[in-house]
Amino acid sequence: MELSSPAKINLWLRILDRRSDGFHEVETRLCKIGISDTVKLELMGPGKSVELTCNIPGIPLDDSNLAIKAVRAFERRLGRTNSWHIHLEKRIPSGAGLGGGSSNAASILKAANELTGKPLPLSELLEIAGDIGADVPCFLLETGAADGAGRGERVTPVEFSWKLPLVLIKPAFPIPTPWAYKHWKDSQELRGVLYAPQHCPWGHMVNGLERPVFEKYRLLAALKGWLLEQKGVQAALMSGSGSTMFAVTKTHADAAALAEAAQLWCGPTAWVKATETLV
Ligand SMILES: C[C@@](CO)(OP(=O)(O)O)[C@H](O)COP(=O)(O)OP(=O)(O)OC[C@H]1O[C@@H](n2ccc(N)nc2=O)[C@H](O)[C@@H]1O
Ligand SMILES: Nc1ncnc2c1ncn2[C@@H]1O[C@H](COP(=O)(O)OP(=O)(O)O)[C@@H](O)[C@H]1O
Repeated sequence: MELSSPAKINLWLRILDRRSDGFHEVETRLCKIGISDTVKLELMGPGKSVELTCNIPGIPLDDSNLAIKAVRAFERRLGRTNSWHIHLEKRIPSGAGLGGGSSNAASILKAANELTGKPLPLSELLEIAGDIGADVPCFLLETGAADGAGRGERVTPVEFSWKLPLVLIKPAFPIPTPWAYKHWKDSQELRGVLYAPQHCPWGHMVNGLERPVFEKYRLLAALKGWLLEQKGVQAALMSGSGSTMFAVTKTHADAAALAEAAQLWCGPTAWVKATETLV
């Protein structure tokens, strides 16, 4: 069974507090976007082996891969095992704040449930997903957008009818999510950088993780300033814990032109794409 596994951006990510369990209480809107991996899951018969292949190097192929974690968690809940083969065709960059691994995990939960005759209802899949990672449950929902509360794992589907033209820019370096949250509380705002909410017709765009991330990765703060000055840009923000910055443009033509200019600004090692939010 083959599934498309889309990336997400966070249109907003408000961090409310640090909790005693080390996680942070958040309010976020996640929007699926038109960049995706392809996830293939095959049921190989009885047994308990999980074999994983991937089209690119650098993605872990052991039990730390979120796709394998998803199969194992699904089988633990079911109380029986099988042998599986997973193939990941990756196009979403890693350590990008685009939720690639989380989306793969959700695709595997859906596919494993289908291939075994749908033993688990959505409510149980959502529980398993939340235990794998805060970003996983939103990818189980059919809607293009979802609001996340708690760690981000308590999701509500959102009918979001804005097909927003976007440009995504990920410099060559990744940012580990735990690092960004760990430095949130003690971080400082840089002078001359816009952190305040950008008021748009679809909501107030803001990201509390820009503060710690921009302090260390000044290039991203400069990139945000540059994006906000470009023609047709309505708003610019970091997605999740970075390192992807995105701009919402007025038209798709603006997005195509901005993507070209951004590639020149960032250099050839940056990953740059024009796309849109999925509805
Ligand atoms: C920042 C966000 C925004 O959507 O996305 P990414 O940038 O990772 O894509 C999410 O909050 C990330 O979700 P996810 O990547 O699933 O994180 P998890 O695996 O649950 O947690 C990884 C680590 O991040 C920290 N963490 C995560 C979520 C949260 N609400 N508070 C935290 O402090 C914890 O240190 C945790 O151990
Ligand atoms: N299926 C997967 N795809 C990509 N990365 C994965 C996967 N499983 C585990 N990882 C690990 O998780 C880290 C974060 O990856 P990813 O979920 O793509 O980024 P982010 O959390 O920034 O959105 C990567 O550095 C990688 O080592």
